[in-house]
Amino acid sequence: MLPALAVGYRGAMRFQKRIPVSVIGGFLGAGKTTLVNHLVSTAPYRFGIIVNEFGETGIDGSLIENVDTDGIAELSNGCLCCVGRDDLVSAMFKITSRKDPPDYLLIELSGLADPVPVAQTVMDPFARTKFELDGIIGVADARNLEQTLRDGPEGAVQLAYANTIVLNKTDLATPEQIDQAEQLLQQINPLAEVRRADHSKADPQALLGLKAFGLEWKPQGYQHLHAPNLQTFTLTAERPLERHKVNEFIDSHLISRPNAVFRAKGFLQVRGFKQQILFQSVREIFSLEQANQPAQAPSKLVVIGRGLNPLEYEEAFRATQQR
Ligand SMILES: Nc1nc2c(ncn2[C@@H]2O[C@H](COP(=O)(O)OP(=O)(O)OP(=O)(O)O)[C@@H](O)[C@H]2O)c(=O)[nH]1
Repeated sequence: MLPALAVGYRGAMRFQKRIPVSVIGGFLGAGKTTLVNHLVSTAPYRFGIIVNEFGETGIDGSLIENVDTDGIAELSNGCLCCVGRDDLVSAMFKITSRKDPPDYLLIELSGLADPVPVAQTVMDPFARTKFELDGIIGVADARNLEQTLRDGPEGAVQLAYANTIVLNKTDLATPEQIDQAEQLLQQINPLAEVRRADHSKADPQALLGLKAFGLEWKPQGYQHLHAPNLQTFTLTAERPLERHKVNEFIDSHLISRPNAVFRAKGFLQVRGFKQQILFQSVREIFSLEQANQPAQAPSKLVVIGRGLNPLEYEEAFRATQQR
């Protein structure tokens, strides 16, 4: 039988180098998109990026810099670990069939997805004709890791099979939190190499091109777990938002509820600003910055959390609009 990496071509047979694929997982807001941007700007590859989001509104695709839109595929509305494995394989083939194809693929998972089924999809016999799983990279938030693990077992599964873990946001964590996070990672995944970082600035050579998984990799003791009871909804508003009311909304409905609102992100059209405002929050930490796109309606804000009343949020968000 022909080896999997040999392909026939006009009667002749040629050998094709398989495209390495790294799967990037980690809990909501840990710094996965930040890592993708860091790798794109520092590693010597032409990247194709597949972004998976839990919410129905894709935001992450527009946050990826320096890769043209043909090199990015967005698979929104569900976690790749549970749905859309065919979608993933088609996106992988499509993105690498373009005229100027990438030589490395990064798959950024939703902040709730389990990386293992995705890694197994990359290793299935069909995908293997063109791709090879290079590694699973976990991103962990040094400040919030303990709380994330306390909230449910899914956070641990996201890191348990990684070959390298970027222990991120060390700038927001105390030295004790960082040490404690390292100890927790050691318990969850003693085999992973842990790299401390802020803004996901880990050495690309420690993350990519490692060939960390053999062809016959089978995760031991693995059980697919998915974050239960988490909700996501998108808030929209057609008219420009009033700045002071948005500030009040952020305070009352997002950052003051860190154990209910895990993550929020979106583009806002705020009165007085010509550009869209990118809002991001991870529990009680948030940022507001002017994005490159001109302000346009509607404002969209994706909220992910637990035990929330979407109607209350819709009403409160609409009330931030200019009268
Ligand atoms: N202070 C600080 N902020 C960070 C760091 N890394 C990322 N951030 C910020 O944290 C927020 C979330 O970062 P992302 O890279 O979008 O996180 P993510 O894991 O892709 O998020 P999801 O896809 O929603 O799960 C953004 O506002 C980032 O700018 C860090 O090391 N320090």
